[in-house]
Amino acid sequence: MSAYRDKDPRIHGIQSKIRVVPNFPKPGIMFQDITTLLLDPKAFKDTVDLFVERYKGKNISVVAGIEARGFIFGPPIALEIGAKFVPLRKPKKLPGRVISEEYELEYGRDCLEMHLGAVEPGEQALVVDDLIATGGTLCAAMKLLGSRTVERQAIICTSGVPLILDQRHSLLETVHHVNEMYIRAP
Ligand SMILES: O=P(O)(O)OC[C@H]1O[C@H](OP(=O)(O)OP(=O)(O)O)[C@H](O)[C@@H]1O
Ligand SMILES: Nc1ncnc2[nH]cnc12
Repeated sequence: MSAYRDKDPRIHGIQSKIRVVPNFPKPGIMFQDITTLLLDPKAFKDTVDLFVERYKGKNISVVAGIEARGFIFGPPIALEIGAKFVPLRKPKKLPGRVISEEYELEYGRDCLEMHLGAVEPGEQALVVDDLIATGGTLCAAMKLLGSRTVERQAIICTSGVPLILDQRHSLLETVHHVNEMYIRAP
């Protein structure tokens, strides 16, 4: 857990821009909406900068972004730290040969796919997404990367309901060597 989550003065500004929408898309879901953060260039840049500062110079060669919101935060981080960007996409979107991983969501089931050959054995990867709810999506991403024998993995969540280490997804087991950092909506 990041120590500077509470200390960095930029965190409060970022948090204040995440809109919480009750009962979307289903009753009982507190939807953490990062589109309001994107409307504020300073808060958006601060978000990217926080993660760039944390991960620059750490020998990370792959930033893997989870569709769809990892495609917003992942590319600027990848460019700044000098890594390639690898999209982890929803099914049947990637044209080449893929590996797939199914997972459960807070409101349904889904699947992530990655192009074969996008990462090489021994590369160090950073997984980028906006939020962890049950952890199912993140675990699927980690499994996709893990199966290509990526050496080190990390998580970024730019917003997040509290991290739930849910045994269903064996999150602890899957990502025991993860650095995670997340910023909660107010
Ligand atoms: O921890 P989990 O329970 O797996 O949920 C987290 C995931 O849910 C959201 O994406 P969503 O699946 O809603 O897809 P979208 O960004 O394409 O709308 C969010 O951006 C994460 O990827
Ligand atoms: N509470 C939530 N807010 C935004 N995206 C989500 N995806 C799954 N749960 C979510």
